[in-house]
Amino acid sequence: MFLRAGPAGLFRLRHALRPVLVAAMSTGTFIVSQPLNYRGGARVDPVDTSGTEKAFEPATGRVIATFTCSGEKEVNLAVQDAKAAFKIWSQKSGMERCRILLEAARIIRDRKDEIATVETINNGKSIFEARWDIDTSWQCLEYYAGLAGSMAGEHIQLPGGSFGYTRREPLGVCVGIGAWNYPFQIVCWKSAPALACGNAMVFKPSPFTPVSTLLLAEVYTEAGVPPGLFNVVQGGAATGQFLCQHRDVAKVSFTGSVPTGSKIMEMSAKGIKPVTLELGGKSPLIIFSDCDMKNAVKGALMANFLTQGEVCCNGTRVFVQKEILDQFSEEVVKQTQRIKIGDPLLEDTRMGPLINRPHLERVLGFVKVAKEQGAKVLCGGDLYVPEDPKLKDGYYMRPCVLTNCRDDMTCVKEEIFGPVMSILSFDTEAEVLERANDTTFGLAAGVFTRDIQRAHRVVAELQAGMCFINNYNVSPVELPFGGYKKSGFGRENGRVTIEYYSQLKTVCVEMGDVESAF
Ligand SMILES: NC(=O)c1ccc[n+]([C@@H]2O[C@H](COP(=O)([O-])OP(=O)(O)OC[C@H]3O[C@@H](n4cnc5c(N)ncnc54)[C@H](O)[C@@H]3O)[C@@H](O)[C@H]2O)c1
Ligand SMILES: O=CCc1c[nH]c2ccc(O)cc12
Repeated sequence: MFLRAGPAGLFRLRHALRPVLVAAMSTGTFIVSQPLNYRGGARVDPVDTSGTEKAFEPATGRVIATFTCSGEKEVNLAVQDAKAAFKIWSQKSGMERCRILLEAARIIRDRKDEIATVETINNGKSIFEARWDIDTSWQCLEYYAGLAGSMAGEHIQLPGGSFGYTRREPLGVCVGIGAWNYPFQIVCWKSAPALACGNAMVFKPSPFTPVSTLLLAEVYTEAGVPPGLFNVVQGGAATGQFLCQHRDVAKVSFTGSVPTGSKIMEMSAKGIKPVTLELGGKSPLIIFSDCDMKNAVKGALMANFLTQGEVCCNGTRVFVQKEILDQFSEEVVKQTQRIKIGDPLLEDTRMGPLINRPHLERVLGFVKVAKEQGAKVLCGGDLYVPEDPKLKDGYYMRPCVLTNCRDDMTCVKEEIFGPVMSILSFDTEAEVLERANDTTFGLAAGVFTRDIQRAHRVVAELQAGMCFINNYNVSPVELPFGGYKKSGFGRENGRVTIEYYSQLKTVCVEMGDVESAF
């Protein structure tokens, strides 16, 4: 990648230079000047356009890249290249694919600091968290590399020596469309199982975070995937539509909002394409009075304030049993006020800026409406301007804790996707279950209690695809992740995802004569 770091000018990022360069990449210096599409194993400029976009550094409000959104011709070329590479890749054995994916995982591990730095600059999350994200990413590649070698069908004995067998085959060219909150992880969560199963992929990142996906494309090439197997097209809705409607695309995996997910499903329905939808949420976190208070408070912060609260599975409706409401709220506020906000590349920062100005204003608007509807702000919920002058145009706010919340308030019903926790009180288990499930979303849920029977009884009743007991927002790649209800369907991570990127062929073998009805 070409990037400009400070007054020293233009650098070409090479292995030997990387540690030096990572140190030189401070907030306010990074510029991307290489093409952001990737096709045929190299960065390319698109051959046509559906508009242009700017990508920002949320910490400073600076433009870090101006890029062309791909038009229909460019999308066609990317799919064509993927189709050609699929022919080669799908013929490889599982173990051959495994070795290449393991090599890609190793490269990501080696380049962790550099990738995390780029992620922080383009997304705004703290470098501390971005390093966790990159660890999850290489672990995802390792996990699916391991599964690639063990994919197999079944042999089924039939009468008279005849038999059948099944083959687990790839789908072909898969499309991945990503959101901006976990740019590098999302592309790994989609591409690793897709490639492990023998598919090719064309990926479109969010136009807000176009940069880090290119690093993964380069890693795959360096690791030895055939040119064209993993391609990147940049753009917004128009580019996404060209991809979803393409006749040679076999599957679409989408991460984003419910309204866009619904459009993706419609387009996929027209082409009878299988689709995975990872959509939004408004998840409940239930704190019973018998919980370990210290862990419950830590859990509530983990459930609300990672990545500036821009996390789909956040437990933003925090139901607290009446007896401990005051103690819990007081402790949560104390811990929330200690969160260090500021330059996301500094080691001790724990909350960076939100993704962009309109989103920041939208989140602050939710806090305003919450107050108008009777919620009480216990802390935060206002703009934050860091002292460092280079950060004055960044998109910072103080993390917010709201109390006196009711189930009918906007802040309790709608996904805010920002650092805003709503505290609600409850009396009984039956009551809280009914209220927790009273939502059209169903992505995640959590419960804190020392009563083991209650913990399992409660999660069995919760209508959510990802449930946590005595923790929140941990995401090991071994565990399937995905939603109930309007939060989507299909799963990412875990063994089951192999089924979403492959199809089963049944072969029936006759060993005797044909018994004809005619
Ligand atoms: N469940 C999950 O795993 C998960 C993870 C991260 C984010 N999310 C959700 O994503 C949302 C935030 O992300 P966002 O603002 O990027 O969502 P979004 O729906 O606006 O955009 C997501 C992606 O879809 C593309 N897109 C937009 N319109 C399209 C169209 N008509 N056809 C094809 N592609 C189109 C966008 O360019 C982007 O790449 C939140 O609701 C959040 O909960 C869900
Ligand atoms: O915002 C997304 C949160 C998330 C956490 N773990 C996973 C795993 C797979 C996903 O698609 C999303 C997530």
